[in-house]
Amino acid sequence: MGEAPAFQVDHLENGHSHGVGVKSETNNTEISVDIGDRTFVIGGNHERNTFSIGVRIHDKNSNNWFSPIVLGTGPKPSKGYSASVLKQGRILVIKRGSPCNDSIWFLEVDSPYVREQKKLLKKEVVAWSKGVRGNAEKPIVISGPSGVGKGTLISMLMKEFPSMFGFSVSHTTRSPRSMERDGVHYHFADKKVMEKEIKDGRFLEFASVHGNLYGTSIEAVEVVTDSGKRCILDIDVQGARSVRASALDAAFIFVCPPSMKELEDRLRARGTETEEQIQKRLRNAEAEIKEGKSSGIFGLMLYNDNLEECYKKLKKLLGLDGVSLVNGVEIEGINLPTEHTVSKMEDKIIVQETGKETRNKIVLDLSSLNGGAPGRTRGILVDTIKF
Ligand SMILES: Nc1nc2c(ncn2[C@@H]2O[C@H](COP(=O)(O)OP(=O)(O)O)[C@@H](O)[C@H]2O)c(=O)[nH]1
Ligand SMILES: Nc1ncnc2c1ncn2[C@@H]1O[C@H](COP(=O)(O)OP(=O)(O)O)[C@@H](O)[C@H]1O
Repeated sequence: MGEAPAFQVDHLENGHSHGVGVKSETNNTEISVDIGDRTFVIGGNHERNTFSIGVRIHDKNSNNWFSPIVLGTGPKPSKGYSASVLKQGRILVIKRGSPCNDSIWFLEVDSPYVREQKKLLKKEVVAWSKGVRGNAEKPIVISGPSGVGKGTLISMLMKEFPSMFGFSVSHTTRSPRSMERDGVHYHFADKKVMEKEIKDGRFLEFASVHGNLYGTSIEAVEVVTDSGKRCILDIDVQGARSVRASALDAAFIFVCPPSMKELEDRLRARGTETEEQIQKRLRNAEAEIKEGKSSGIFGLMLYNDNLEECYKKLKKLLGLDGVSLVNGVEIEGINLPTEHTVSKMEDKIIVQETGKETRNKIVLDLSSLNGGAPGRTRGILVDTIKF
């Protein structure tokens, strides 16, 4: 691996950097980042906001210092920082010694959002966003043939992370199964009423599946998002296609069975359908699997052979691996070490612990970042390399 050390920053514990006179007191560490003819000094206290660290800019041409307008909620002061300049006018700022869910921040200095705000405010502007592992806030669309285990996987996720996920309760014209409750598993609807509501524009998507009408009402998704939870939609491939074309930015997961024989066995063992319904579901399954694999709708694929293994992979896809619950509080499994060096290799940031025997490396994969200031920057994938 051709690792290019890319330290573009200087720790200012000694109070100077490139001749720029910046004082830094103990426990009030600052870090400077050079971009073009400007130096951004990040850290210390914010002039007007004691809860967020400060940002100052030094213009090398005029030798002037100025304080920009800082938008968004920034990180609270920490023991120290590491930083690296990224593409799209962003600086990655790592808080040293903080848990992973609070350690990764982005300071946007020349992103489209910041440029727009500069024009509006006619002032120098920078903006913070907090880095979020995985695609934490996006709704999740799960599709796959009948009997593959979608419902089972979703139940496992909701049971383990009850405060994190909420299920989008669809409408359907099919009859309830003995264990199903109206308003919990589905809103069991009359066909004429549902068709009228679809006409009235109350549905995000709908489709005819196995001879019945199914649909996701806009309200079903809003109920979940309003409660601050991440929404899970269990819908068929046609529905996924409609969601993909809609304004809803979602993660799309397709679940495949290990074989058609196993799918048939699971459907029979579930014992919720008549023989005729099973046959219809199996006929539809072949086309669904083909479309799921080839349509380009689904960026994420899961094979549900061994249930526990598949569930683990699902959690990994959602950036939940290593998250364990202690008294209901989510604890991230990977903490960035207090003492570390940072290097950059294309879209990957490598954080290596220093001063210890252990040579663990943590890799932050930033290749699929999305979102940004003044909210959250999502899509960070975190992995560890032991050697
Ligand atoms: N398009 C769409 N499909 C849905 C919706 N709700 C459920 N489905 C899909 O309808 C199909 C049949 O669901 P269901 O009758 O619960 O049977 P099961 O998949 O065998 O458990 C599955 O593929 C579901 O993903 C919805 O709101 N919209
Ligand atoms: N990996 C697996 N191995 C064996 N049985 C499974 C597995 N995943 C799910 N099942 C079982 O298969 C049946 C169908 O699963 P279900 O979650 O209802 O599928 P879906 O919601 O995709 O229609 C259920 O009885 C479930 O317990």
